[in-house]
Amino acid sequence: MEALDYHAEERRKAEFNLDEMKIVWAGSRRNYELSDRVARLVASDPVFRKDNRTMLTRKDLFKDTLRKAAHAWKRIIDLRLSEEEANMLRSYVDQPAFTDLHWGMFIPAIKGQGTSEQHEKWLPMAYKMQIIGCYAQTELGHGSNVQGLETTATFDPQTDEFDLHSPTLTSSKWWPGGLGKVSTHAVVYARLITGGQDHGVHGFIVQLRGLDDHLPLPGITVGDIGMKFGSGAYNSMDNGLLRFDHVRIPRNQMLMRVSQVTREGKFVQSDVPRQLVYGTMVYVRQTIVSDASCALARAVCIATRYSAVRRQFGSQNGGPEIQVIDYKTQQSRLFPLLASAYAFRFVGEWLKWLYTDVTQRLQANDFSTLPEAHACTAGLKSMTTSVTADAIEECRKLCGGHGYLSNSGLPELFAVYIPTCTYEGDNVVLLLQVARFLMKTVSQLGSGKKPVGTTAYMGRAEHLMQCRCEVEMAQDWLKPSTILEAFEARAVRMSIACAKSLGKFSNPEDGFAELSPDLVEVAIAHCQLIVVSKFLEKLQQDIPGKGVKRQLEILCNVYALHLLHKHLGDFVATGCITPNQGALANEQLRLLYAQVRPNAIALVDAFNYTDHYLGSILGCYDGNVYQKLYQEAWKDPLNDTVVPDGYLEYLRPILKQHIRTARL
Ligand SMILES: CCCCCCCC/C=C\CCCCCCCCCC(=O)SCCNC(=O)CCNC(=O)[C@H](O)C(C)(C)COP(=O)(O)OP(=O)(O)OC[C@H]1O[C@@H](n2cnc3c(N)ncnc32)[C@H](O)[C@@H]1OP(=O)(O)O
Ligand SMILES: Cc1cc2nc3c(=O)[nH]c(=O)nc-3n(C[C@H](O)[C@H](O)[C@H](O)COP(=O)(O)OP(=O)(O)OC[C@H]3O[C@@H](n4cnc5c(N)ncnc54)[C@H](O)[C@@H]3O)c2cc1C
Repeated sequence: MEALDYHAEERRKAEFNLDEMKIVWAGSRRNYELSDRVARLVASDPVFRKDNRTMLTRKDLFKDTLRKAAHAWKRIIDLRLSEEEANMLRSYVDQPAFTDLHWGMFIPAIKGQGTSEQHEKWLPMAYKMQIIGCYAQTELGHGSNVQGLETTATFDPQTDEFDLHSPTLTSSKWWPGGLGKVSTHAVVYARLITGGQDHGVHGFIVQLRGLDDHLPLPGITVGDIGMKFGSGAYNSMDNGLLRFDHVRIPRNQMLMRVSQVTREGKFVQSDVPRQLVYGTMVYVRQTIVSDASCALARAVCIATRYSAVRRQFGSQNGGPEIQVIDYKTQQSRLFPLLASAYAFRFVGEWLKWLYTDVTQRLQANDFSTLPEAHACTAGLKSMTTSVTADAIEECRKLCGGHGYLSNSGLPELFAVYIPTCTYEGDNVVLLLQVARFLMKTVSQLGSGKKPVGTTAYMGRAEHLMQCRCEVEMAQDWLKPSTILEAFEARAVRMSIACAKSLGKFSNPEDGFAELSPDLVEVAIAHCQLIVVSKFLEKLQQDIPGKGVKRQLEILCNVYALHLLHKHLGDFVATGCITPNQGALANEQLRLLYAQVRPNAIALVDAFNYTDHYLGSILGCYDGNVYQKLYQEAWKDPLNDTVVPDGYLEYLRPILKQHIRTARL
């Protein structure tokens, strides 16, 4: 007998070819097939079960994480999975683990900052997981201010070694994932000192634990920093603390691509910019942008499917009540998030290209695009994670009371996701980096140096400062060039206004500090322009499949116009559009929501998430929400007994006392 599909009618309404949309979402047919195969592999494996995760104690959760990581590694070896497939497998296992840092930061740090000899020595062991590493940068006293780190690595020419030391309490390493209980090694960031001179922060490969007994090596204090936000969630990760008491490592364990220390203790700075020490962060920020689209898509998939099942009010003549997805307020909250998921997917694809391009250039000693790559990764990491974190919470509210149940999947997704706004660079700190880059670009406008890449639009500042939006009717807002020009004009006008205000300060740094809230807004406007423009560029491509391109055009317009509506103050205050044109944009937005509506379920089906990965009763594919919620309630350990533990000690005496009091 065929299983019931509560969304069948919704799926029939779709006006586009779902299979082709799945390929667009995955990036290519090959990606789609790989990802689909790996997702099913994980979903069908009982070791990767995760429905009881939030019930586990921290210790049990951690052991479960070790078990899953070991099993994942076995599957990767047995099935001879490629690196790409292995990464997919770990992400579908969907439980933060030390392996994220080993593969995501330790290995990239050695690859990016190590010499070829260091690659030869360390990478084979790391690839085989004969050593497990983490990324130990942040300290108790400093995270954002990397130049403020206090751990020292003092070169001793007598022994040809570095002496690693934690001179103060605040110099204790604090937060690195995988450090607390697992890592045998770390890339440690410390101040390099030679001949009494401080050369700033550099990376060092340091062994922390014995490879036979897993005990900390002499001079090393290491442990977990404790429980974090939420149940389950990021508590599967052993974020750690680490102190060094004059720990000795050989000289060749300093990562020496950027600078070297010779046998005699001479510090040599190569032609490579010192910012390359920050290269791993650029890499990870780029991956975080793609991950944002996955997390956002996941929350939106849950909220959309549930909104189509849930009915409230409006029954006529005893007929069914209205599906909550048909309420305009629900649509105006949900559909922009759906559009944002697609927008972030495409900007993530583009950012991956940008990162690959900058990496190839760096290999050829061309460092010219590094500042732009830094600004783009920092800004887009900040913008996409902030939006996604807020969106997950919005999706929880869109699911009403049931969204608050753990088995909706949304509370844990929120808890596991929100630290992305902080790790890999606090989002405000990163936006200020973008603002610095923009102010520098504006200051060079008169110099004849032509802005390129994502700031190329500033080269047309003269036109953008005085252009007038030509929208007269709501449908005029559907013209890509009209949307693009409005976003460009807003970004350039906000940048130039801020630059002018900065010019009024005698000390530019004082001005920057004073105007930093405005500068953050400027950076956001610039990042939103990047996302809008990359979505529009995507639509220039040949996109096959009945109705697929049309749906993407609708989503792109929803994305752009909802931003315009949300930031109307900026657009009107800078004179880019009139209040009436703002009202027309809103009118058009409502029409677009009506076009999204029949396609909403198919648009989230295109994410191709398995029920295992979604981990949500409200978002399950078949929409059989009520029956599953009811069954699941009985599985809660509180329902193991009819009368709860503690009744005799605590409840009964109160109840009896009440009876006695009543009798008095
Ligand atoms: C339901 C369950 C679901 C489960 C789901 C599970 C899924 C899990 C899957 C995966 C998990 C993800 C795995 C990843 C986990 C990541 C863990 C996080 C790791 C970390 O957090 S590591 C630590 C990161 N730390 C930071 O990011 C620190 C932030 N600070 C900085 O980056 C810098 O210090 C700074 C940017 C703030 C700069 O400070 P400043 O002092 O001004 O800088 P200077 O050193 O003086 O340099 C200024 C100069 O350099 C330019 N610059 C700065 N950074 C860079 C760079 N990265 N690249 C290039 N250039 C850079 C800067 O613009 C200045 O240039 P200028 O002089 O103006 O031209
Ligand atoms: C779950 C998790 C995992 C992590 N994993 C790792 C890891 O594997 N390895 C590692 O090395 N680190 C790791 N970290 C640390 C992380 O990178 C830092 O916490 C992060 O970079 C933020 O730095 P901070 O904690 O010093 O924040 P702070 O800089 O102290 O931020 C506090 C507040 O001050 C504001 N602020 C700071 N500076 C400025 C400024 N210049 N202008 C305006 N406002 C400012 C911030 O916006 C924020 O509101 C992890 C953190 C978390 C939460």
